[in-house]
Amino acid sequence: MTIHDTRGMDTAADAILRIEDVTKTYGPVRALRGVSLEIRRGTIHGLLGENGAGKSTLVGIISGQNTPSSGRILMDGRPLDHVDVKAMEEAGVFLVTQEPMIIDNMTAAENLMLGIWPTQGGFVDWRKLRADAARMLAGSGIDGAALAGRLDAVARRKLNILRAMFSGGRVIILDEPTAALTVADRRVLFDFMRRLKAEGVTFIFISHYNDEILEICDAVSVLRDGNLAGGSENVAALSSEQLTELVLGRGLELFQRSRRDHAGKTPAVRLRAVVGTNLSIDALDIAPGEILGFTGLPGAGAKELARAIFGLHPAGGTIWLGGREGPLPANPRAAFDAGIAYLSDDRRKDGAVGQMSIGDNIALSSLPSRSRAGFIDRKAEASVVARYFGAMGVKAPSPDYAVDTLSGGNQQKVCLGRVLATNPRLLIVDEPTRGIDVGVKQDVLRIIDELSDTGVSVIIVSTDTDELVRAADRVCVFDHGSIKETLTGEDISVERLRASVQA
Ligand SMILES: Nc1ncnc2c1ncn2[C@@H]1O[C@H](COP(=O)(O)OP(=O)(O)OP(=O)(O)O)[C@@H](O)[C@H]1O
Repeated sequence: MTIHDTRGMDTAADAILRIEDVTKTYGPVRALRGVSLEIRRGTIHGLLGENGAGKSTLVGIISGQNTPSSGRILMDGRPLDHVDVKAMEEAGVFLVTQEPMIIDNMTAAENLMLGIWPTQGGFVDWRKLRADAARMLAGSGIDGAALAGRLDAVARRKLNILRAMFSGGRVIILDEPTAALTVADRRVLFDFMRRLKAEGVTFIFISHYNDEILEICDAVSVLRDGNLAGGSENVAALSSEQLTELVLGRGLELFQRSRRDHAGKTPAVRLRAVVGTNLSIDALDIAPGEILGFTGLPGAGAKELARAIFGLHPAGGTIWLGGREGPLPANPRAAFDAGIAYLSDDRRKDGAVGQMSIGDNIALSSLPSRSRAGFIDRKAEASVVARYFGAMGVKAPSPDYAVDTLSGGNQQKVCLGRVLATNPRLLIVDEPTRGIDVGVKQDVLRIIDELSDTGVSVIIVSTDTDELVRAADRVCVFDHGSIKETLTGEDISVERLRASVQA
């Protein structure tokens, strides 16, 4: 494989979109450095790179949300003299973000027509519009009359793609569109993309998962430190290892925990009679130093139990932890005081505080434990910050930088560092490596592994089966609020887990 593999590429003429020598600087940060690439018409083009490599910045520019510091964009061979969201949408380029912009109390068909409603006075052929909307929804499996609030995650994502197309989209940008989708939903979304591709739609697809890239992309471009580091027009010829090497510029040793058998040990955590909304668990023990995986379909109980233990999901029942037995924590404060730390999968809601520095964010949650005697131990704080800033490989010039200047994946690393810095007895992490690149994912799994060696019990809530196989000693598969199967040892495999979750 060559770094710029152009096999299968016809001529520059079939490029629907061309980016020429695009640079973007934020003060001293050079997010993009003279990037040039072409997207061929009717292909699915993967955009890859480590956290902070410049992917979001680039798609921000392509979709008109960010202005480039220099460089130009060409659509159908013609340079665009003005690049903002309106101009790019008129040219047919739409960014579909992770949060679906859908109005719940309107029907699917009405949502489809949202951007097209006249804001003032203009004439619109509503009948034709409605008929077009119905036709477009016909092959999608979405009922146009259904309230959008009733649609599941994959239908909402499809609806957003359709809406972009309905508004004239020819190049649709999807930024990590499979986040929070089940394996089955992912398949449905990919089939849908293939169908639209056959109709001539072009996709730009951002993902950190090699299996997704290899399955769905025709071509890839790789960014590294704001430079175009390489790419291929023939993804089918690549292996997962080659893809990783292209992204990281080096080979990668994938982490694998040497699983421990904790049977017969005195538990560090005992849960009894946990009953709440969609939740009913008779008994669950966790050993000191054990890494326990929770998985299942959405709503099956994995996330609910984790949140109940941290006082975020109302439930009755008892917990025995640190030699004390009591009711499940009523709120996160009580959970924290009992020595429980929790990383939410909803970074936007429970995540980092954007305007504060990286260092202050890391120190935030552990502040109470370092200020108990009435003063804040600044030296301890500085060492905690330095440790986790370094260990997590946060990509920023220093911990003094504001969190909202970081890329999404780097914000996630800060959140994780903050939780780890609290020195918990029981650590609960929900989708700890979502949005994190393949290299850092190994580091995160390694850090959790090392933490467990100090006796901390860990619960990993995850839909990423690969992550569970690499990190967990035991995996509980949830169904209808209960644990339907518990896997240990060699039984923890991607195939077994997928089969058990879907069964
Ligand atoms: N508003 C901003 N101010 C300062 N720096 C910024 C700003 N936005 C982005 N950056 C920097 O630009 C670089 C590229 O970030 P970008 O979000 O494009 O990365 P990414 O490849 O999308 O990463 P991820 O996989 O983590 O989402 C990073 O170093 C980031 O810190």
